[in-house]
Amino acid sequence: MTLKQQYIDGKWVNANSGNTRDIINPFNQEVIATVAEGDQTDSKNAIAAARKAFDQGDWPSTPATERGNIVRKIAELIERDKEELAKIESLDTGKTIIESRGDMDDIAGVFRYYAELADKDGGEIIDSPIPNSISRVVREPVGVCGQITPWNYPLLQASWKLAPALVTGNTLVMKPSEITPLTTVKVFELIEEAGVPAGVANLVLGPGTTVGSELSSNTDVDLISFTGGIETGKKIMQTASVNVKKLALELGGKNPNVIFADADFEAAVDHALNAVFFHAGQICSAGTRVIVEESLHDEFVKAIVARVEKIKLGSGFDDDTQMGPLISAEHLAKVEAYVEAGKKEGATVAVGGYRPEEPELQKGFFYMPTIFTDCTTDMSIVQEEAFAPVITVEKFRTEEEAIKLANDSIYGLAGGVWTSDIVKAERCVAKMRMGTVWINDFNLYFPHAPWGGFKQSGIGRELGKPGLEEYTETKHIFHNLKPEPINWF
Ligand SMILES: NC(=O)c1ccc[n+]([C@@H]2O[C@H](COP(=O)([O-])OP(=O)(O)OC[C@H]3O[C@@H](n4cnc5c(N)ncnc54)[C@H](O)[C@@H]3O)[C@@H](O)[C@H]2O)c1
Ligand SMILES: C[N+](C)(C)CC=O
Repeated sequence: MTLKQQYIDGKWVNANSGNTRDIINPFNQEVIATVAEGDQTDSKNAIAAARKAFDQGDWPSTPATERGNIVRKIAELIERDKEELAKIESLDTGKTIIESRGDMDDIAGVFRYYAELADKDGGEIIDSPIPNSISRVVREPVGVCGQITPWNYPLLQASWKLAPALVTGNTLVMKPSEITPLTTVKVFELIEEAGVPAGVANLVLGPGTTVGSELSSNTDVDLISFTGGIETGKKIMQTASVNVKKLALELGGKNPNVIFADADFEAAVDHALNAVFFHAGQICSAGTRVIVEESLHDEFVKAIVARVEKIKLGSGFDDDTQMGPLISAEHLAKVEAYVEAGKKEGATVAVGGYRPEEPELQKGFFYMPTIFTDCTTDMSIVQEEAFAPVITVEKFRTEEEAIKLANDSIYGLAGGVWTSDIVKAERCVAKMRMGTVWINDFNLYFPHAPWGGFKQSGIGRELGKPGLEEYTETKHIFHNLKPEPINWF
């Protein structure tokens, strides 16, 4: 097995320390790759390379059309290597190969979308109030960007950062999650092949506490874009303040899925499951808080329980597998503790609530899809992000109560509302405090629409035009065409 290396200043390099890390398949705990395990010194080297490429290199002043062409080439290479990338992503995360193929299509789409936007903003002329002057606004790259990504959608979350940073002329250092770095390593091979100049895009591998914290604390980094947990986000926010870095945080969610009695029953039932059980519930926007109108509650619960009982667990590479394992033994232990807390708090386990017993699943980090009923907002299982295949069901009687329950969270990432009454739907979404709200749908995202959180789910937006603007500084240029002395002093 060849060692997967870091990519710094256009060269593939081992960790300074020579340390390595084994990457484990969560389905069977087999080692699928060994990667360089960097530390602060590797991070510093990568930051220095990115700084030099920004301050002395051509990338920031390369015509945007040309940068767009290179980013489009990356999209083409991802499409060429889609099957290999999808396979690596499934081996590394445990998600089904069908999900990984879908991710790769989305990822290529993100690079294509930003390649097309690259040369569409030529700035703006302001109608200057000062005679004999020109006032204009241009957007410039921010500088050196530190980019830190999580393990659940490793390459998808990386693409949301890489593509906009590159087309806008920034240089960057990316640090993927230490447990799922493999597709990011592969994409850096494609970044090299596409012709991104040395030093512009750098990759460091290793833990957040060393490699990652160097990115947030180093004063040569101008912007930090982080996707991950809320507690890590808070730490990054603190360390990033050292030089008032620009900050983009995509944090967790505890997302409500509100079902009114007049909803399309079959579609609402089906999407309540889609909203949670893809990737074993390890999705920031999973609709884990199902909030159902009382008159529909029993029928709805019966229908979702019946469907959940049939969910097939297994290898992500088997055609009939619907749900793979959790990411790690540590995460599985957290999920078990979360479910036990729910039981103690008085919620009822309607289905699941234990590890599967099939012999063929014993080497993997599997947990049964679980539904809790009799839930109330004061319970920890309703308030805490579990990142697990677990739904909590709450009841409501009035529209006002439904909205109150939906908003009763420190998070504000996403939410859904199901009803056939379009006026009611619009009334509800106007009051729901989340960055994305779906009406009669759940968990949809695409490159054209911004993504991000209200409240403690984050700061800033990825995707869409706002996702591009995060990587630019706005400069106002005032040109006096007839300078004259003022003679004040
Ligand atoms: N809002 C979104 O779009 C979105 C998308 C995906 C995941 N998430 C969130 O990500 C979380 C799960 O991911 P995770 O467990 O990998 O999160 P995490 O916070 O543990 O780790 C995320 C990344 O931060 C790094 N890191 C850890 N400590 C650090 C530090 N002190 N300084 C700098 N970097 C550090 C990790 O190595 C990893 O690369 C969930 O909360 C989920 O909701 C959010
Ligand atoms: C943002 N999303 C939905 C792709 C992954 C969240 O974990």
